[in-house]
Amino acid sequence: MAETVPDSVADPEIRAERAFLAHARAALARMHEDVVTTQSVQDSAEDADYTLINRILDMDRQRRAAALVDLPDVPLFFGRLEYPPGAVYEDDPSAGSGAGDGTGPAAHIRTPDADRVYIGRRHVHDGLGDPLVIDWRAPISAAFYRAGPADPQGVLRRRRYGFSDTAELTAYEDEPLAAAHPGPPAAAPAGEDTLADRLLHAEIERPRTGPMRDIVATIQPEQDDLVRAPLRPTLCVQGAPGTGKTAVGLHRIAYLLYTERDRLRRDGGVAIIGPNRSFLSYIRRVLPALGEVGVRQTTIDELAARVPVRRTEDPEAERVKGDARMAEVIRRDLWSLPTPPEDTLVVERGSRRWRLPADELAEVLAELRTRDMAYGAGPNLLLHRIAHLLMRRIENSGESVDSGTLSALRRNRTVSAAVRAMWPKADPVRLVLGLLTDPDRLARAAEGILTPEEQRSVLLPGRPRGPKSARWSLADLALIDEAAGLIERPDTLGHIVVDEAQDLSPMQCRVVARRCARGSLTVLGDIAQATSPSAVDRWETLLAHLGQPDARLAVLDRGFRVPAQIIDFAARLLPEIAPGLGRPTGVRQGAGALRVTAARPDEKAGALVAACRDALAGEGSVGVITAEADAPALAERLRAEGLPTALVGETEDALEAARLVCVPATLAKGLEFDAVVVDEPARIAAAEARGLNRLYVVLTRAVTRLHIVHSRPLPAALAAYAGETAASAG
Ligand SMILES: Nc1ncnc2c1ncn2[C@@H]1O[C@H](COP(=O)(O)OP(=O)(O)OP(=O)(O)O)[C@@H](O)[C@H]1O
Repeated sequence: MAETVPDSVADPEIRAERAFLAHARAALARMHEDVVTTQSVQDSAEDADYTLINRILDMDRQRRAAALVDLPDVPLFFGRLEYPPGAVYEDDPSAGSGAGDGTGPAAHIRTPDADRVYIGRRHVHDGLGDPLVIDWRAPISAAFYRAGPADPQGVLRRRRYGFSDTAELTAYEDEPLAAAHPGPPAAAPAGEDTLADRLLHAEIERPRTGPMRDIVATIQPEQDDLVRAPLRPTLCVQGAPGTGKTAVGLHRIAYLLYTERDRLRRDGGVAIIGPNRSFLSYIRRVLPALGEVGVRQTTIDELAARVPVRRTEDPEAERVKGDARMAEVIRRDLWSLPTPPEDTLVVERGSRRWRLPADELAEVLAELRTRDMAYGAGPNLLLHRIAHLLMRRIENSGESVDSGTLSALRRNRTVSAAVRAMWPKADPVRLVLGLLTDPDRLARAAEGILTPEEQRSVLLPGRPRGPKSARWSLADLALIDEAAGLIERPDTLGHIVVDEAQDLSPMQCRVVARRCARGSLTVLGDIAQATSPSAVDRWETLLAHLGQPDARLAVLDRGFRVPAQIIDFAARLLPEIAPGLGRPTGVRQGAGALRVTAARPDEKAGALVAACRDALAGEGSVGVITAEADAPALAERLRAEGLPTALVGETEDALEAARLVCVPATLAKGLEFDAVVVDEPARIAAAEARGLNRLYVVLTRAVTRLHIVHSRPLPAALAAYAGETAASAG
């Protein structure tokens, strides 16, 4: 039966576990010391090769040293599995670092009753190389997350540990899994949580003070299945708010780097793409806490940034510019540049002239155009082909040629000029500028693809004279990236995790796809949270644009972040915003988590300030979320009321700058706060075409309490609920 031990040093079992934890910490410190003090190949070598080798070794050493830093407030292990004796360790138990006397760490993990495997954030071994703590990503650790009485996976017993805030081991609970330990299966008595549940709930409810934390001690079986899914095929996770998609994506990166590090490094590394900088700042500490420091964290806009963004796109233009048809318009425009010559090419060499007729040159050009190659590779190939044809002419005429003839012809100015005229150089920014400022040119490229209205909608405002004076939008970046990708293939990555992927336009999907030519993707998102005008409404469509039609599609629907009462409230919007999606469930109840305050218009500001004060009286972070246009004024108002308030989007570290954070609804995606105050849902819903989707995002950011303050009527689906609640309360 499940057994919980209170926090007590009198308990010999806790004393033994604490002693083992101390051994493991000492061993980790030694491992760190060993890495730091390792000599480079040859310190004083001046030889460039040695310098390079030393530099590479140094970088690797720094990475390994960073991965071995002991974080004082993070427990070194969080669980233990017991297997039958001899199932894990083959050697004689007395031969380990217990020095044969049956004491010490080795004796603790190889007992006469069981082989014990401690599971932690990283691998720790003793001075003899015997493992003390096994990395949570190792194959043997999977059973910690997945084994159960119905499928013990060879495990006799699972132990979970409770720790204090200062990472002191204070409790444990054993869960018998296989028959070797007599007793009924480890189900908690009805209505009672197991330690596993309590640890999970405590972990989720631990007040937030800064960026997101890892969840490695409490990954749930359905999440573990996704974390440990193989690199291929591409994995796509549809998950309701707070089901752990972001957490899964980050832990999956750490897992893939553990299992496929060399391959991923060879293929260009790993990147995670998030919706904006505030979000990246929020998740930035998770991977380093898991020992992974070399992962690129970026946004689509940064990936595609070739010009500064100076304009917000009109929604209709954003929709058209995000549409995959734009790829064909750009392709046509680019490939309209190569032009067959009108005249014979005449090249002088010494006293003689050599001719290539226009039709022969046109044939060469036509043949090259049929090849699957980047546009930018064309001039060189064309130059080579023309030089070759000329050389054959010279040869056939009986003149002697040698190895220098071909290179001389390739350098010949007349030949180069002909190549430039036939295959003009293309610059992605100038190409898109030309296309979006010249209606006739656009009409030629878009004929039969975009309607005349659509063509008008995508033209750039004003009359920019050059790339620098143009006022580019985010949607333009994807067009420029498309052109750039046609001209020269970009560097690719081994694996890309895309979070909040539901918001990608088809053209933005292509930005990702062309950087993942040989690699694979992890695609995370929630169709119900799609707010961009050019978002698609089915994963199958999005995956096709990402070039991953065969991806595995998985669903997460157990909400960990948001109490059930709040999820049920927000889910009332689902039939309207995502009719095909199932309703999520909340794993935590949290009665009284939801409050709705209807205020008179002249009293609303005061009610909002009061709601914020009230929320601040509790522990942890408080987010007050409002329509984007209202955010700066609200932050000012709160500051004027004496409440230190940070404004998300104003500075990158806003989430850590104050306990009370004012969040424009447009930047709330992916974030969470212990308590959330929502200002005027109707204004958030009315601010954009997919305003109800935005509201759904906003309503699902709270971990413990959600307080809605409004003076305008709530959107219909929510008004009914608020009315019911008021009626039942009355
Ligand atoms: N297994 C778990 N153990 C502990 N905490 C968890 C677990 N799974 C999720 N959480 C917590 O729940 C919260 C929500 O997780 P996360 O942000 O990954 O969800 P999400 O699906 O990406 O949400 P959204 O769609 O709203 O962005 C986070 O605080 C996360 O740490």
